[in-house]
Amino acid sequence: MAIVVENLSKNYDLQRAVDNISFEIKTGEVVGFLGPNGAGKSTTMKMITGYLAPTTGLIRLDDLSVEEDSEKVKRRIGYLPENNPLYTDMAIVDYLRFCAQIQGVKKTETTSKIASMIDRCGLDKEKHKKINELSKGYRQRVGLAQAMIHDPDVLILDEPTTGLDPNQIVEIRNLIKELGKEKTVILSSHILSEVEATCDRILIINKGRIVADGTAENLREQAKGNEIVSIQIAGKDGGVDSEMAKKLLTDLASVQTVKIIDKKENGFQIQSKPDASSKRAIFDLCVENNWYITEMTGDETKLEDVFRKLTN
Ligand SMILES: Nc1ncnc2c1ncn2[C@@H]1O[C@H](COP(=O)(O)OP(=O)(O)OP(=O)(O)O)[C@@H](O)[C@H]1O
Repeated sequence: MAIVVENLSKNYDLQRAVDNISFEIKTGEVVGFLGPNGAGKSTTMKMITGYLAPTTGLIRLDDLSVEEDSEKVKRRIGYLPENNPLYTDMAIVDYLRFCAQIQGVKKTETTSKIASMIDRCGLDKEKHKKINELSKGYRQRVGLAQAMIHDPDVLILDEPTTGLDPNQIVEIRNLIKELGKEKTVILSSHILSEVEATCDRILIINKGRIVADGTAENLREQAKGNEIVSIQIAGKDGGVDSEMAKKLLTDLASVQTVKIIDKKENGFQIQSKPDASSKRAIFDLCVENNWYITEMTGDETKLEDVFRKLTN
């Protein structure tokens, strides 16, 4: 099921939490909303689920309008809200039965649906426990199970791994990836590695606006600046005059700037001109001057840098 969002905004009194955003998500895509605290991720998700009315804008799931066909839309969406609210005094099976009832699952199918969710979400070992006897990771699995009990086409997961330990995070991620094979999934997070590991595509949201949209690779590529190379050199018969080396490096045709980063060890950071690479010219220069390159590293654009640049 595809999702289309057009010119969506949400105001809370005077504050604009979501500011005229538009995007499309194709059937079967796993998309991550990434953004700092207060960016508008949860508000956008609540509007897609129909839980919150937009101030302006339209949301469609295939040919259904979230506003006009809200009952039909709710049957097709599974939602794991932030903080995963659960009835903690209930046993897992009873809670899932209750959720199935609310979601209109046929009585004759409820028992098999619960069994399938318990299996799918790895709850078998714990299924006789009350929710308040479960660890956080298992509670999160119950949250996912309730979101899927009516077999929705779309899953909306608001910060699904918050508060989990690293092992639980990997388990929930794998589960989401499995689910993503057959459903359209939107998940939110403010953790980069999280969306990178789970999602086909990332929407970076900041101050209620979409500031970037693409695969992790696309985003890195878009943010890529000029080539930056760090080197360390040593002279054949002793030291190197670092000021002279800096001048010779700066004179190379492809080089824009050279910084001495370690005078004692002859460390330099060399930035090339746009679209140019200086690695070969640096190598040739060192050979000409009888210098050994003892270290050469390229500085890769990290997704963290992209995120910081776009949301700072
Ligand atoms: N019910 C509300 N009433 C008033 N303001 C709200 C309400 N809910 C959210 N906001 C405000 O709207 C903005 C966006 O909040 P939202 O919860 O959508 O952000 P978020 O990206 O999900 O943040 P987080 O990662 O911290 O959960 C914030 O400034 C928040 O304070």
